[in-house]
Amino acid sequence: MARGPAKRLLYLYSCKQNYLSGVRNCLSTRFLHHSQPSKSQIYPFPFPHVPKKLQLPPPHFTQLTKFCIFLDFHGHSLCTLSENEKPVLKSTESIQCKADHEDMICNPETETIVSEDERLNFAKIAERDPLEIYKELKDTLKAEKQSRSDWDALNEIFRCFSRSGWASNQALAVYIGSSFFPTAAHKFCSFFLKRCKTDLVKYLASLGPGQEAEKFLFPIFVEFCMEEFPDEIKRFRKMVESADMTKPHTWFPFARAMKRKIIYHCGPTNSGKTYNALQRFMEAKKGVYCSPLRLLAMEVFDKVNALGVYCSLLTGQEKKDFPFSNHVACTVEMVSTDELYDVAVIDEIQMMADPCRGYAWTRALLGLKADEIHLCGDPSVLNVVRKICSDTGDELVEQHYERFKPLVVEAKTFLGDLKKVRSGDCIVAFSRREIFEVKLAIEKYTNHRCCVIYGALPPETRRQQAALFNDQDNEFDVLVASDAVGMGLNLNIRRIVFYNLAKYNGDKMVPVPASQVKQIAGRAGRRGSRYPDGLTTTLHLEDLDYLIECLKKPFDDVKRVGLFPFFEQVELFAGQLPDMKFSKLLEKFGENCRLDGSYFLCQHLHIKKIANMLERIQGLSLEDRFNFCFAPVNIRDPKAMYHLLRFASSYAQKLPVNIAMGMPKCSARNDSELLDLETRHQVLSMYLWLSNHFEEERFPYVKKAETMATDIAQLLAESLIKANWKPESRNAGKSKPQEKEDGYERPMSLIKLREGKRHERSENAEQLEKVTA
Ligand SMILES: Nc1ncnc2c1ncn2[C@@H]1O[C@H](COP(=O)(O)OP(=O)(O)OP(=O)(O)O)[C@@H](O)[C@H]1O
Ligand SMILES: [Mg+2]
Repeated sequence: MARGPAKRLLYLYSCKQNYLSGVRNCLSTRFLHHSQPSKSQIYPFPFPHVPKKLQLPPPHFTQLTKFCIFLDFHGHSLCTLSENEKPVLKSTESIQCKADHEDMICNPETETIVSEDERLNFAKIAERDPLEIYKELKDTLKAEKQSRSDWDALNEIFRCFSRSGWASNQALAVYIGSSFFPTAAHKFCSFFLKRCKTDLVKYLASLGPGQEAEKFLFPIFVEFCMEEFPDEIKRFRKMVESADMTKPHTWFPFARAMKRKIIYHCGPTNSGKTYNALQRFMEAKKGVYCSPLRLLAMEVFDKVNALGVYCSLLTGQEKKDFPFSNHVACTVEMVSTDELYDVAVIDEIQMMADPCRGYAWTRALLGLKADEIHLCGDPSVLNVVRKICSDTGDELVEQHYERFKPLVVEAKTFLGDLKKVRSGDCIVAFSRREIFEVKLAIEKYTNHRCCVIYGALPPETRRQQAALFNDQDNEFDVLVASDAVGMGLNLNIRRIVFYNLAKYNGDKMVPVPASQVKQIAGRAGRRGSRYPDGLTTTLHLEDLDYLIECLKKPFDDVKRVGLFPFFEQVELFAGQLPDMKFSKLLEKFGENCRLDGSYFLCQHLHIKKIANMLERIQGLSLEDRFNFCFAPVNIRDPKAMYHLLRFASSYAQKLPVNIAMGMPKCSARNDSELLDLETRHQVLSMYLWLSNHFEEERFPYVKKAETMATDIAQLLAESLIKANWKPESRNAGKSKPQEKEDGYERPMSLIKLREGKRHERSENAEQLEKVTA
């Protein structure tokens, strides 16, 4: 350990307080190690036990009730010493020790100051082989007597060591788990204290609590653990190895054995990425298209079949096998990594970075056995894809795209007035409640009729609404939608109007991320549509700046993409922790898995919540539990959760799983009936999903479920056409928009609140601002 000469020394007036020596050692060590300490090196000092308010700022003397510390913060030292000099107080007037404390103050002359000999000795100790120190400790029968202050310092050092995040983290590298680390550290402490020699103690005391002492102790600790806890280490090692996710490209040996060519169609929305990839897909002898949504898979399935290329459809819920087809359109989660393809398309590849679903895209990219893989997406994951391709050895070709026509921002906005809505507008709101409020207001105060698209609607209903909106020959000329329109759908939208630019993230309202704003705004003015020139604006003037900011913002450069273990990995991991409950097992896996810098473990809160609910069901295998956890269910909908529990119980009891749900007779007459239809459809969808993921014979009512689902989708479509009721408020606490006599007003812009500093825009700023999305 390099040491500078002790030109300046901290002089410390101390008392016999237990913690004082620790404090002193911290200070003196830092000071001794730097001949000319800079302010940042010595301030703030770590006074772990001294109340903050008593830690006076420099350059004052700090007088505490129990002891006095005299510090030199600015180079104007209280005691300036050259090497080997003894400390001499320059000024004593400032020492305001109260009489009642004087008896506790040591004579400075007797205080230990590190001598040159001692420092040389310390340097030797610092260089010693940890194994040798460990052996010496082991062979020592009794600790040597130490001074009170050194003893206290040592205790403090070990207290810090056993709580050290650094040490606990380092210990993982030698397979000492974080839950076992405190126990191991505690045992190491007793071992050390019972055997330590004075020179070692003095050296540690000179380092004081903190990382230096930890770095010195750690290798000795490792030697101790290797000998004392071989079984724990072995067990933990096996567990960690079974949760090793550091080389995901090695998981797919067959794909690695292939010479794959990856073509990255990289560009903004509406630039022809998917179109070009699909051309290659259709030309291929055998192809697969991986979609981010069921809806888009259905769209490609229809489009490709209409063009004369036989194509099947595979989603979690449906399998439509087209006879003699060599092409398949599927959702990305369903793609097979066993099948061989000539061409594969992975659409919306930037979803690799999605915190929950990202793993499905990563798996497809790593595992697909295709000679040619076309990735379509924005540039945010381009760098990660480059890195992955260099790991896999695949050839990467980049094709960059520009938007067909720039997106134009209308600077005048709606100025809060929904009556400004025009044919071909799509109003985007981020909650179901707002969607219905907007629809209600537009239909009440204008002659326009609205179609709606939001996530809770079945894909069939969303498609039906999209078709209704795209079709010229009806009165439905306005679309009100959630961010569910953001991906891939080709709609005849002239203008995207953001009702607001904040959404609920499950906890609080947050601004909509720029990437999502771009994606949604990009729905306006698609090539080949009735409105090839896209416009976008906001309802409120206050949101406009944020919209422009988002559209101008360059794409993020994503550093890490999602991963999730396969069942086989979880099973292997479970082997190390027998009898552990499944939800706990997942938690443990998350704690112990190792990832390299290009990956993160996808969030599994949703999975854990289902795992918890299913915990009390007996008779489910680990694999059953794992599969049930991926069932598509809205975990915030108690009715849907109840049905999932019921399905799992019947399955566990080896009974045929019943739908046990009635069919409504007519379309919804109010919002609660509409909500009920949505939930029923989701339950049926879940039944169909389960039937495709478990033995089919255990789910004998698939046909019935399909019929019911189609009928409910139809009822939902009918309900939406006549829906003119106020939405049910699921969140009583949320502020509601107020209606004015002559119109409709939305609540205050959240973006405005967030960006209070933004300057006011003049109302007559009517010039159009061109921004390329
Ligand atoms: N070369 C082309 N000839 C005819 N139509 C095209 C061509 N390229 C693209 N299009 C049409 O332009 C529209 C937008 O193209 P596409 O869906 O491929 O864009 P994208 O870049 O994938 O957009 P997004 O990011 O929104 O998915 C589609 O309707 C598509 O059919
Ligand atoms: Mg696309």
